[in-house]
Amino acid sequence: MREEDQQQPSTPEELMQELRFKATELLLREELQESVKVYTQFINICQDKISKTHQNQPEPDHLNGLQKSLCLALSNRAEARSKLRDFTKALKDCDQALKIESTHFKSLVGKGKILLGLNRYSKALDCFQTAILDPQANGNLETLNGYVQKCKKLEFQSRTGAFDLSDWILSGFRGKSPELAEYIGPVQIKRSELSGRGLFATKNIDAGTLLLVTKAIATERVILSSQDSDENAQLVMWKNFVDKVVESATKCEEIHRLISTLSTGEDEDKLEAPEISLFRPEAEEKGEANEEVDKVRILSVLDVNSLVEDSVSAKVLGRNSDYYGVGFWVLASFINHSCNPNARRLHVGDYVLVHASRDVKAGEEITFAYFDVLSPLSKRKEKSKTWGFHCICKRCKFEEEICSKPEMKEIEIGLHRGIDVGTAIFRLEEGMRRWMVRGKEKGYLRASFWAAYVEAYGSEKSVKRWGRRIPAVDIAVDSVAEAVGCDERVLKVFTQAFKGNGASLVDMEKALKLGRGVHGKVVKKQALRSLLDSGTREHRRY
Ligand SMILES: C[S@@+](CC[C@H](N)C(=O)[O-])C[C@H]1O[C@@H](n2cnc3c(N)ncnc32)[C@H](O)[C@@H]1O
Repeated sequence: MREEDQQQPSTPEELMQELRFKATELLLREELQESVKVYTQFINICQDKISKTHQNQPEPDHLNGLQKSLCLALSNRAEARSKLRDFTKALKDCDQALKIESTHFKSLVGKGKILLGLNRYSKALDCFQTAILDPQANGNLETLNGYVQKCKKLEFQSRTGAFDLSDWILSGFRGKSPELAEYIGPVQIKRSELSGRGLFATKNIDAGTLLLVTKAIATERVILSSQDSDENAQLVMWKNFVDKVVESATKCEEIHRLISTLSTGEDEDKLEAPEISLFRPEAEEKGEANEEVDKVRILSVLDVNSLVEDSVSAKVLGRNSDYYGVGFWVLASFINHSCNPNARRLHVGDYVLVHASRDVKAGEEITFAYFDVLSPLSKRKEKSKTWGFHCICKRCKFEEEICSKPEMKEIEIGLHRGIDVGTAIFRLEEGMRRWMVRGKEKGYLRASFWAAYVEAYGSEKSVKRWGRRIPAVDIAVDSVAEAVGCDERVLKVFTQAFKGNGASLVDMEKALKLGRGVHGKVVKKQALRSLLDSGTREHRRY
């Protein structure tokens, strides 16, 4: 049939009927953008008619019918917008629909799902609990109860930080990664001596304590295959990643506002330290933010703040080992780097969990490693340069002075040329005695040459040859873990050694403490024991 042959609607009622029919069909066919457009036409006409009906003599039945149609259209447009991930507008539609009919079933369930996706658990719970009272809930009781339980669980996690990933980890990450709540632990944002703002502990905490759990604004992952395609694949990945972040900021005022608090790397010391409450999932929205999204600024923000998932200071749980991933987590972006970090991060799906990797005092800055800190100063300097900053942490300041000594240079060059690792360690330990290096500073230097310690402790020949002239494993491990936090490689040296010698209760407790520093308290004691056991079985050599 030609277009001109199609019958045009003759009355406004017919036009509305046709628009409603078309919009619903488009929604069912998942042609979402078009569906939103047609619903918008319908909604505008409907609102216009309602206001005219109000002005003229209102006929209650007619007005009621219009209100009902408007309510349903708003609810359906919310569904389309929510599928398009345009959550701010979808929420507004639900609210408008609920203003017309405060217990409208579809709008309540739709709003609940959107709020749940935005991690606003108690508000989502209110919606599902009201919806469950509606007669329409009868056919969907199981699903609705499922939502209610989920909201309750996530609200509890988000309030208490009581996360338990033991079963999932022990099952070898079988199935989908667990759903997590966002959580903010005992931390606040303040000015940092390192640069700009940083995250700080508000009380004394012990190794493994969870500090925050936050969901990514966007993540992007690729499977890398051959060398040639890697660069290309990474470029495509980066472009997709940037597009996702820009889209999120464009669609969600709240995300846009949060991103605007982050550093672009310029004039960091002039930036304000925002209240941590701004980042709580249940934070009140602060009205309209009509500023245009500045893509160039977002690019700079991502340059400074996005995190690579496979960095050594991170542990990605349950992933395919071939992929390479990048992500952007707003609250974690306030965490500065330090070469003597006290925190680590775990990646679970789109969430990042940050926990203390050693005991931390109230007021201490929370830092994690942006790059490998079990490496010498020269290597770390190269790495921080590629990150675009000069690291001014305590450890770097200390090592800058001590590493200028000729003896230190000789040790580094010697190791590079392949001298015996035991000799290098012996010289380093002797040097530390002569230079009166004490406490944490010993740990800093041992961490710088950790690869040599690992090799020495891993070779029976070396252990026999050097005996007491190099420190015992537990002394080296303790000092490194205390200085730069625990790390899988440090833990492995310890568990291998104590397994070999038969574990005492003290060794076992120490291994568990180190394990909590590596994996965080999200893995419970029994599960941690199994992890430590399987770790020692898997790796006979370091
Ligand atoms: C992810 S942001 C960290 C938060 C940032 N300080 C702020 O105020 O928003 C990363 C930026 O912080 C600065 N930074 C982080 N760790 C540093 C360190 N150890 N020494 C010097 N600058 C550091 C660098 O400018 C880096 O580009």
